[in-house]
Amino acid sequence: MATANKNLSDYDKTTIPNASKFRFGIVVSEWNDTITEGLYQGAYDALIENGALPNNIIRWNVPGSFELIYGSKKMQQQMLNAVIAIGCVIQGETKHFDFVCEGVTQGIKDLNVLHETPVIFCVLTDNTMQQSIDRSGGKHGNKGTEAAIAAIKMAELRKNS
Ligand SMILES: Nc1c(NC[C@H](O)[C@H](O)[C@H](O)CO)[nH]c(=O)[nH]c1=O
Ligand SMILES: CC(=O)[C@@H](O)COP(=O)(O)O
Repeated sequence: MATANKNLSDYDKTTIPNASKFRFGIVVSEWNDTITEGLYQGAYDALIENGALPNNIIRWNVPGSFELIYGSKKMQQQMLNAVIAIGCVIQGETKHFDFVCEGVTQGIKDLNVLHETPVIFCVLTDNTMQQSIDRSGGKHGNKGTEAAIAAIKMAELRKNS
């Protein structure tokens, strides 16, 4: 259980570039919104903590994680330095979980191949709601924090490449 051995919110602030010069987009799925709101808050707080300006963070909502693909694609037109795609997919009774998870994973991967603005994968794919609670500000930290740090690092890499 990799996450169990590493708190998702832990990072060395001295190693993070200053984010004041970057513009960020955050696309948030409305499915399991009690979880995705926690992920969003973790991401937003981490961006601000590392120098991002509130006016340089734009948020769009989409119905579900599968729509993160389209929302993140449209964000490519917003002159951003990085995009964070936030969702929470929880196993139900059927195989739908498998198809949503695979679809959003491949779709976001494709956006990173086809476009210039990096899209960070902040999608929980959990067996239970408790696992999602634990990873959105609970005992394992907040994957939104982890995603924000990744977004800052990738924005810096893109600037320097
Ligand atoms: N079951 C979950 C979904 N399902 C909805 C899909 O993401 C999509 O919105 C629908 O198939 C219409 O295209 N979405 C989640 O984000 N989380 C779930 O647990
Ligand atoms: C991930 C899903 O779409 C899933 O939560 C839907 O639940 P079910 O498989 O019981 O229809």
